[in-house]
Amino acid sequence: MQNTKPHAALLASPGMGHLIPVLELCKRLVTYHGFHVTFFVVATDASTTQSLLKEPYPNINIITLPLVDISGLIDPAATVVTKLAVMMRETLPSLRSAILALKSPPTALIVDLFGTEAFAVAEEFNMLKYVFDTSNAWFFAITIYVPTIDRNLEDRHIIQKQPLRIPGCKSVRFEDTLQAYLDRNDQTYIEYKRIGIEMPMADGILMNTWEDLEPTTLGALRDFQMLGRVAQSPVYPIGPLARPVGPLIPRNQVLKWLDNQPYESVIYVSFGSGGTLSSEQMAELAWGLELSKQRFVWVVRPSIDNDADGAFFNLDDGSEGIPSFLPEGFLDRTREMGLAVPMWAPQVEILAHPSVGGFLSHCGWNSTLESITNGVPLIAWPLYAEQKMNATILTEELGVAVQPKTLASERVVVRAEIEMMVRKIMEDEEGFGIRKRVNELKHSGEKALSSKGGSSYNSLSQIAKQCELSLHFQKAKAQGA
Ligand SMILES: O=c1ccn([C@@H]2O[C@H](COP(=O)(O)OP(=O)(O)O[C@H]3O[C@H](CO)[C@@H](O)[C@H](O)[C@H]3O)[C@@H](O)[C@H]2O)c(=O)[nH]1
Repeated sequence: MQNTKPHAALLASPGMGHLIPVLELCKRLVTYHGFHVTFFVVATDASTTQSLLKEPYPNINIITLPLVDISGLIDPAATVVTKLAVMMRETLPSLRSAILALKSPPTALIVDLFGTEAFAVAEEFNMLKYVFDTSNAWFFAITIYVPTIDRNLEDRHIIQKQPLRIPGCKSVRFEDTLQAYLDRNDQTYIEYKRIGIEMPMADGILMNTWEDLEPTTLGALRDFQMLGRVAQSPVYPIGPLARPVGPLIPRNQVLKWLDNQPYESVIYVSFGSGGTLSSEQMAELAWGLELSKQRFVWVVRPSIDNDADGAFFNLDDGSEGIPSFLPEGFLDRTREMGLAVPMWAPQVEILAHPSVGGFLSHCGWNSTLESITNGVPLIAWPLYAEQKMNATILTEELGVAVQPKTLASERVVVRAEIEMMVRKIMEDEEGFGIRKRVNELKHSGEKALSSKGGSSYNSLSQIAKQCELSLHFQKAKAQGA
């Protein structure tokens, strides 16, 4: 059969924060740009990943690469970044074999930031190679810039704690900087700087942002007098790619509860796929929610300093399941006001529910986009990775979030401040302004994705054009040979 459609192979690193946006990109390539798509995922035993991949995705060929044992290659205390980097490196031989085994050779390989070493595989098979930054442009800017600066400049930022000036972009305060830079003796630092060097080697850099969200940073990345000399490759903002509401039949009990709550009256509290708090912080958060007298849905995880088995409570268990770090009687007193959900909740469906009016979030970029695309204002509670930078974008640039005076990662945020922030976004005059801005952004994101000339739609169309040209070129070469 003559292959007329371009064929893209996408590779996602483990973790819902990467898997979800790469899967959304697969869907858009198939639905709007006529691609044939193969989606490579690295096997994990995480139930969230398994249930995500169990859903039917028409015209996406999902191939699971075998789980690699990296236990002999890393320190048991290695960071998530190091683990992911090593895991993706060790996966390369099976990726190569899997590509070789495909009936039609892919035209392009698209990887997330942990997959840049797979560019060598793409080159071997004459494929175009792209990197998809599943976060924003400012995060990409610091990631590619730091490996190019000299030791003195780096010292000023990391040791003397001065802001890092990035040509043409907003400076990054030391307090907000990427965790990966903080310990030069850690493998994370080395892996992260390598990634920053490899990303610009792509034929194009896709980002989960859009022109109107980050015009200054995107401008700097295209300007050869500014950061363009480091980025080198064209940048393609293709977002906001956020998971849409799924069918969820039968309707989940959280959603049923939300059905009975007033419009925009509930604050949703969640810290992404892996975030947890200390037990002291967890107790303050519980008090803050209770004192605010606002309705809530809280996804509760074990605290980081309390790893006792069963440190979760289940609504069905009543008081039996109350973990020690929650204030005594909290569940009873808030029974009418809130739901505490153990471990995992259907986040997109919750954020899209009309009863939800606020989101206390760790500011992972997917959570951020899911909030914006549903018009929900945020309380920014960054924990790790690039989340402090995301929180700064949300509060200082976009004005769609409030955050504690001192970062939650620096000290315990006390109940009075939590109460005040929750009230602010849920019922106060300032909160109405924030809600208005987040709704404006929601519309701006919809416009960017529109197939009637939206900027993100056009960006992805350009990638499609490049792939089509490459396909024609390869065919012509094969026929001439
Ligand atoms: O109970 C839950 C918790 C999470 N999610 C989903 O899981 C994803 C989580 O992604 P994200 O909000 O980005 O958080 P992380 O999993 O922490 O994401 C990692 O990857 C992101 C994208 O690169 C980075 O921005 C983060 O800092 C990094 O920690 C989102 O789609 C959520 O909707 C649920 O559905 N239910």
